Amino acid sequence: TRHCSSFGPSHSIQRERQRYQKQRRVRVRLRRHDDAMPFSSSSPGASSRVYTGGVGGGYAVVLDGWVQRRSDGEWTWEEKDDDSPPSSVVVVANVDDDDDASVYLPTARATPTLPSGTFRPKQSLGQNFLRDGNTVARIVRAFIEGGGDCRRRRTMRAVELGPGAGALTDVLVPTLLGSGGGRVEGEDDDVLGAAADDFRCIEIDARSVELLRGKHPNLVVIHEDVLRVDYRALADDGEGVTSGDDDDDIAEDGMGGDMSKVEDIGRLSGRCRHPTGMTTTTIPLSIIGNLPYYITSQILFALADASHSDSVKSATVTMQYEVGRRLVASTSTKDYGILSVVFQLYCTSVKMHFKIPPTVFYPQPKVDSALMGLHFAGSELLRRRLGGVRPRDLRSVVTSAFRQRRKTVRNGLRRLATEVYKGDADRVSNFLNGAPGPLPASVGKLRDEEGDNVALSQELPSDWASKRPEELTPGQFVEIARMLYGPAADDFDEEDGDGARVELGNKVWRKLKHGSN
Ligand SMILES: C[S@@+](CC[C@H](N)C(=O)[O-])C[C@H]1O[C@@H](n2cnc3c(N)ncnc32)[C@H](O)[C@@H]1O
Repeated sequence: TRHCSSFGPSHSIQRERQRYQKQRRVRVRLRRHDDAMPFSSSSPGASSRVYTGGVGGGYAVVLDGWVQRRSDGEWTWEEKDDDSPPSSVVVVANVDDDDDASVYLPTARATPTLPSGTFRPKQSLGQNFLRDGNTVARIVRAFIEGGGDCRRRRTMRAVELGPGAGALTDVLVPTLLGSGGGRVEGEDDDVLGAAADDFRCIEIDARSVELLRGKHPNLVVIHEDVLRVDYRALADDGEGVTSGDDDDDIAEDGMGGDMSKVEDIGRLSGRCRHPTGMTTTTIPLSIIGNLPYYITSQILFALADASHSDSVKSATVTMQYEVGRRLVASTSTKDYGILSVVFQLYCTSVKMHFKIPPTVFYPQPKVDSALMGLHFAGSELLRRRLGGVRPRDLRSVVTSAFRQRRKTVRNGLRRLATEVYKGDADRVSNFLNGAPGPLPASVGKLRDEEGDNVALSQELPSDWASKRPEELTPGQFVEIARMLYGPAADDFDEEDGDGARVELGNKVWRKLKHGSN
């Protein structure tokens, strides 16, 4: 037991005690799990003791925190190195100054509240709710470990896509926003740290929105189609709603009619504003979600586009197992396709955390699922990998090649080349039979000096056009696009060859339709 030293000298115990006393306090019975996996990605070997316990069907979350002794009512700061679990704990999951991420480890085993008593799941909205607390805990843990970067929560902005009845949200709220569920106006942004707008949810189903706003009054729940969300605006602390030029992308069900949508967007602008009116800066988003599977790839492509403006840095999301396999597929496998090329090029890491069986959902889907972790490369590295090639040109090459994946690349690209060269047969033939040029300076540097995994396999073999598309690496597709289109003439900086000024575009990959990937 240690007394408040982690808060530094400027905070008196008294002041902190009052603050916690003002908050909603939850007493829980705790069970110690010696077998539980400590969270320690940044500090390997760090040990942590994990306790779990249920709170009225919800979750007991993190166990370091202020504990009121029964004997004299005195408050003490309990830390994980205390061998015996306290018999009751005030759950305070939100201790900002502690550098040990294990503080934020959610270990819930309780069953999430299902909407069965409240509303019927809609198949048309891909509503398969998580019903297993253990899976919820594993997902949130992977998010915090991999994408959340919770130790720097003041510079973290988490967004949950499709929160539904709140299986993940109910754990994320106390973990990210604190036991009070968010910021209290007028409080300093110091010890309790995270402001309420550090965690937002986007949900299309009005019934879920109402449920979640009721459960978590300080959480920003955006009633919107996830395919209309402007991630850049969210990262900039704006409203996060597109101007409506994407109407063909809007899911048809769930908005409850035009008027309610307009109303909700109106309300949203108020809700999204920072509670204190403070000016905020751009903070790349950490995305979490048990995705609606009918639009998984559109969501993923929209995230890739958002990484052009550095608006999204990571995504920890569930999806059909088959789609997850395509994201991580190696060349020359049947799963390798557009998704593999795009995300292996756009990310520094794409990982399948674990497979998820249908039984942990209600209702049960017909397919297996997987939790995937994506870390986006960001615009600077992406530009260097592209070395002057525009993403929209790459998209044309990749989609044309994979549209006819049994054909050779030469045959798959003939029509596109004819279009690009406006029917000039000589140029088409030169391209399709041409020898690849040298790698641009930016890619060569990435390969030789930095060992970048994309650049390492970017060089095209001389017989590239006789290959099948699944035999070519993401970097090799970039090189084919360069051969076909050349580097973007207007904005490619020949001098340093790093393509630093190439316009990456706003809506490039999200234009791909279902089934084309
Ligand atoms: C698979 S459920 C996940 C629910 C909840 N997170 C859970 O794990 O139990 C997908 C959620 O996404 C929501 N959803 C479906 N389509 C959406 C869209 N276009 N925009 C926003 N949310 C959507 C559904 O209403 C549903 O709540």
